Amino acid sequence: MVGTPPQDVPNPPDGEGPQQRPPERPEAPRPILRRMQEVTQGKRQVQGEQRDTRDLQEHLQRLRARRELRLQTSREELSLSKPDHLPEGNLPDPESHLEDRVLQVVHEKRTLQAKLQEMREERALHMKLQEVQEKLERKQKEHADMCRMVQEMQQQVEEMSNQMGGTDLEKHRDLLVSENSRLRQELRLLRNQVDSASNQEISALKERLQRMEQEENERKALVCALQREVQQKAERLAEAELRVRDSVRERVEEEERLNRRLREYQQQPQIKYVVQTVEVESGELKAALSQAEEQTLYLQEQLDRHNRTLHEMKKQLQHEQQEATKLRAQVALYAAELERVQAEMVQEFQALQDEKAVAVAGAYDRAQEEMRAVHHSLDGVRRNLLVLQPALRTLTQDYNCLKRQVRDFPNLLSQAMREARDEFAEGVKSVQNANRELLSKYRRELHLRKECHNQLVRLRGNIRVLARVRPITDDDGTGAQNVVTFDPDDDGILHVTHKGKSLSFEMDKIFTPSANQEEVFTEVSPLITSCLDGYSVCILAYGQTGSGKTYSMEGPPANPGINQRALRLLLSEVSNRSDSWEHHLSVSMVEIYNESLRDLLGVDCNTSLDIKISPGTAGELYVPGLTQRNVRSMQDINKILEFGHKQRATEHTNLNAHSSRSHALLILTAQGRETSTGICTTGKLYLVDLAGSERVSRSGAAGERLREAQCINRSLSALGDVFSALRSNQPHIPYRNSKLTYLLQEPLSRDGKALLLLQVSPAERNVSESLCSLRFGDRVRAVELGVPSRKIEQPPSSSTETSEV
Ligand SMILES: Nc1ncnc2c1ncn2[C@@H]1O[C@H](COP(=O)(O)OP(=O)(O)OP(=O)(O)O)[C@@H](O)[C@H]1O
Repeated sequence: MVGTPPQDVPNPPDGEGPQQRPPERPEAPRPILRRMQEVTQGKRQVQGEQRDTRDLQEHLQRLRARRELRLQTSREELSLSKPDHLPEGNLPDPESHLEDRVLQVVHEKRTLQAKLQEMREERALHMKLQEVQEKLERKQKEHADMCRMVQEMQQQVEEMSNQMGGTDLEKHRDLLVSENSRLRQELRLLRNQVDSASNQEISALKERLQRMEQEENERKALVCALQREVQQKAERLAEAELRVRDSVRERVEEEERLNRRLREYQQQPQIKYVVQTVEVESGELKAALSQAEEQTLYLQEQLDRHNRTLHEMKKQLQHEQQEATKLRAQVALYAAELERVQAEMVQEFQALQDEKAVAVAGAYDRAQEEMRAVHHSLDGVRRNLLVLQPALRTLTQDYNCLKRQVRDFPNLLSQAMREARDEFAEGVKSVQNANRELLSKYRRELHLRKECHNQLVRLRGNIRVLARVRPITDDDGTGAQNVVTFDPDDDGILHVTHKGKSLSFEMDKIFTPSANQEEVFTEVSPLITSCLDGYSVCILAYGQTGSGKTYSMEGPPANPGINQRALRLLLSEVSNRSDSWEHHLSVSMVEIYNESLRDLLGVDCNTSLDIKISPGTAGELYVPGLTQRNVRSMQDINKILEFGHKQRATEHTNLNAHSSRSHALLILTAQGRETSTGICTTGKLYLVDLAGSERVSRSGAAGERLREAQCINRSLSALGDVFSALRSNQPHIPYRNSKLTYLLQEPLSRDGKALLLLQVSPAERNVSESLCSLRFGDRVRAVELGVPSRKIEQPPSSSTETSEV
C-alpha cells in the first residue's frame, strides 16, 4: 500500500546495539505551504466540481420542470383544443449536457492517467526514499556505535587520567582530551550535516508521499463519485428516455386526437352547405358563415401549425433517439474504458504492492545481514574486550604501581641522593683521608726510596744527578714560553714539552725555579761534609750558558751559592768535630780555559799549570805550583773567594763572556787527624762551574770563539766519555783526554763521590739544549763509581794506607 509506513529494521537486542534515536526533523515551511496551497486548490476544485454537480442537478431539475411544464401545457392546450396555448421553441436537450459530462469524465480520466504516471514516479521515489532511510538508519547506527565507543574511550581516558598524576600523563591526557573533543566536534558536525540533509530529504519525501497518498485517495473517491454520478446520470437518462417516450406517445395520442378532431371537422360538409345556403338566403347566415369560415381557417392554420410542430417533434425525436443511441454506445465505451483503466490501476497498484513487498523483504534481508555482520563484529569487539580487559586491568595495576613509585620517587630520589651524597661525602672524605694517608705514605715511601736510593747510590757509588731549573729571566726575552713542568708528587720528575710532545726525565732530585740556594745546598751538604771524612768529592754544575751554573755555585754576594756555603759548612763541621779531630782546610781556585789550567789564587794566574802524578804515591795527582790557601774562618773564605774572583775578573775584561767559556774549580783539601787515634784523613772537595755546554753550530762561533767552543766541547765530551766508560765498567777510563777530567780523576774514580747539578733553562728557545743537558744527566745517573773509599793515613807508628769504608 502506498500509505503504509516502511517497516522498521529490527533493532539489536538490548545492550548490544545503540538506541535508535529518531532524527530531529527540521521545519520545512516551503513544501508545507506548497502542499497547503495544493490542498486548497484541490478543495477548491472539489468544491467547483460539487458546484458543477449541484448546477447539473439544478439544471436537470429545471429541465425536468420545464419539460413537465411544457407537457402539461401541451396537454392543457390539446385538452382545451386551443392551439395558442401551445409553447413556442424547441424541447429541452438533457443529452447534450450528458455528453459534456462524459467529455469531462474522459478528460478527468486522462488527468487520472497522468497522475497515475506521476504516482508511479512517486512510488519509485518512495522506494529510493526507503533505501535512503535504511542507509541513513545504518549510518545512524554506525554513528551511534562510534559515539558509544568514543564515549567509552573518553570514559576510559578520563578514568586513566583521573588515576594518572604525573605531568607527562596530564599532558598525554590533555592531548587525548583535545583530540577526543576535536573528533567529537567533527562527528557532531558530520552528524548535523547528515541529519539535516537526510531529515530535509526524508521530510520532503514523506510529505510528498503523504500528499500523493492523499491525492490518490481523493482521486479514488472522485472516481467513485464520478462512477456514481455516471450511474445516476445513466439512470436519469433512462428515466428521461422513458419520459420522452411517454411524451412522444402522448404527442402521438394528441396528434391522433387532433387528427381525429380534424377529421371530425372535415366531416362537417352539411354545415358548409348550410352556410352557403344561408348566404344566399340571409345576411345573418352569411355573417355566421364567414365567421364559421374564419373559424375554419383559424383551425386549419392551427392544424397546419400543429402538423408542422408534430413533424418537427418527430424529426427531433428521431434525432434524439439517434443521439441517445450514440451516447449510450459512448457511455458503454467509456464505462468499458473506465473499467479497463480501473483494472489497470488495480493491477499496477498490485504490482507496486508486490514490488514494495519485495523491496521491503530485500531491505529486511539486507538489514538482517547487516545486523548479523554487526553482531559478528560486535562479538569480535566483545572478544577483544574480554582479552583486553585483563590486559587493561594488568596495565592499570602496573600503572598504579608505577604511579605509586613515581609518587614516591622524588622522596626516594632525594633520600637516595642524600644517602648517596652522604656516602659520596664519606667516600670522598675516606678517599681524601686515604689519599692523604697514601700521599703521606707515598712521600714517606718516596723519602725512604730516596734514602734507600741514596744509600744504594752511596753503596754503589752512583753519581747523583740533581737538576735545577732557573726562573724565566729578562734575558729570555719578553713573552718567553716555559716548557718545563714538574710532577707535584715526585720531586725527581720533570716534563719538557718539545714539538707538541711531553718528555719526562727522572733525576735524583729536581729543584724548581722557586728553590732557593739554601735548599740546593742542603741537598748537597752531606756530600760536602764527607770530604772531612777523607773522601774525594766533586760537585759539577753542568748546563748551557746562562742556565744558572754560576748562580748555583757562586751565587750573588747577598745570596751565595754552594761554594761559599760549603766552605762555611766545612768550617762549622771542623769546629763541631774539634773535640776529636783536628782539621786543616786549604783552598785552591783554578780555571781551565782552552785546555790550560790556571791558578786563580797564585801570583801569576796566566801561568798554565800541569797535572802530575805525585811521586811515591799510587798514581796520586797533584798540580805543581798550585796555590793553596789555608782557611780557618769565614773571613779567610770571603777573602779567598773575593781574590779568586778578582783574579778572574782582572784577567778577562769581560768576565761574564769569559766565565761562560772556562771551567772554574774551587778545590778544597781537608786534612784531618783524629786526636785520640792519630789517624789522618785527606779529603778533597771539587766544586766545578763548568763552561757552557751549548753547541757550536747554534752559537755560530768563529775564530777565537770557535777555538774556545771546541775546547769546551772537547773537555765536556771527555767528561762524557769518562762517565760512559765508568757506566760500562770499562777497564780504562779516559781521564787524561782533557785537563778537566784529568784533574777530576780522583773524585770521578771508583774511590770518589760525584754529584752532577744540571742547570736547566725553562725557556722555549733553549729547549734543545735543556733536553741535551737532561739526556746527559740521564746517562750520568747510571754511572756507578763503586763504593767510595776514604783516604786515611794511619798514625806514624803504622804504615800509611788507604782504607775503604
Ligand atoms: N736560580 C736562579 N734564581 C734567580 N736567578 C738565576 C737563577 N739561576 C740563574 N739566574 C740568573 O740567570 C742568569 C744567568 O745565570 P748564570 O750566569 O749563573 O748562568 P751560567 O750558566 O753560569 O752562564 P755561563 O755559562 O755564561 O757562566 C744570571 O743573571 C743569574 O742571576
